[in-house]
Amino acid sequence: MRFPAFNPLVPKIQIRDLHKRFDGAPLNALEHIDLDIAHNEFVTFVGASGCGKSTLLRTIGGLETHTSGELLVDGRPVTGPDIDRAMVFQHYSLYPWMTVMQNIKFCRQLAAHRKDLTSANVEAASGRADALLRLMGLQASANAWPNQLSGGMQQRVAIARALMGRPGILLMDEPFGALDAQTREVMHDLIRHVHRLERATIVFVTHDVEEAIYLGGRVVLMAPRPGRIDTVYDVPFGDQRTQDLKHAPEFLALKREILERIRETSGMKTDLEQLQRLSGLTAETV
Ligand SMILES: Nc1ncnc2c1ncn2[C@@H]1O[C@H](COP(=O)(O)OP(=O)(O)OP(=O)(O)O)[C@@H](O)[C@H]1O
Repeated sequence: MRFPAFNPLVPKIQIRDLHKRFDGAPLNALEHIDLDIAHNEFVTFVGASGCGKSTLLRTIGGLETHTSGELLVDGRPVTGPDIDRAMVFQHYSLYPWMTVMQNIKFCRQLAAHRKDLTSANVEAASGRADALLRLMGLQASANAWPNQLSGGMQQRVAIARALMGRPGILLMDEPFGALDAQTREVMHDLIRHVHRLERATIVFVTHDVEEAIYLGGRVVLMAPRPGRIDTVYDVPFGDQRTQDLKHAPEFLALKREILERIRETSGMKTDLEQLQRLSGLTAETV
């Protein structure tokens, strides 16, 4: 079958009425998921624990199959993992026996072997690896071992490794979840810079609403039991964002709105109200 070449009018990712039920589960992990994600979009996913964020990301990555519905990337059905869809997880999963540079080049070398390794593509891969090292500010650590690096640096290596094959889609599952607050801020600006430079479509799962708004052009809020899309928020803060934005009244208002909705969809609000009733407190007194 022949597939169309790149067409900016066709969304990069198309999800139509997608359902996923794990074997033996009483409820769908994903139900009626409908979403288009454009080329070069940065979309973030938030929602209460268990609402299916990771399952959806893994399904887009081809690591999970769906039960029904349609999932297309570049107009083609997803049937498994592909080098065009790179994943970055919370745990850096670097190879401890390889240096930083070897880690970054490793997957590219595997791919090159599949396509008859030539000196030209080895050279191109080396140039790309050097450029990514610079982009990630890791030049001084090229020959370091992963255990000699901080968590933030290890995650930068993992991102560089994911970018090595020039993926059209970068799928990120709470990639900064294990980092301290200051390192996360640095990573936020770094990943936005990477997005502008590499022009990949980024799908990013997080628990952190502030992170979701700061990074995303859209924030998709999912709800649990069954896992579904509740609300899609357009983030109206343009492309040039600095950390100060996180303190702007409009930013804080959107954050409050999303947090409130997460509480409502997760049942946490009802739990809180019950707790207040039991303890004789009202919303006004706490
Ligand atoms: N391999 C699996 N087998 C069976 N059920 C699973 C499996 N993976 C996930 N689930 C279930 O699917 C639902 C969605 O899980 P998922 O991990 O995608 O949610 P999540 O929103 O990413 O949660 P969290 O924010 O806690 O990581 C949950 O009810 C979970 O228990």
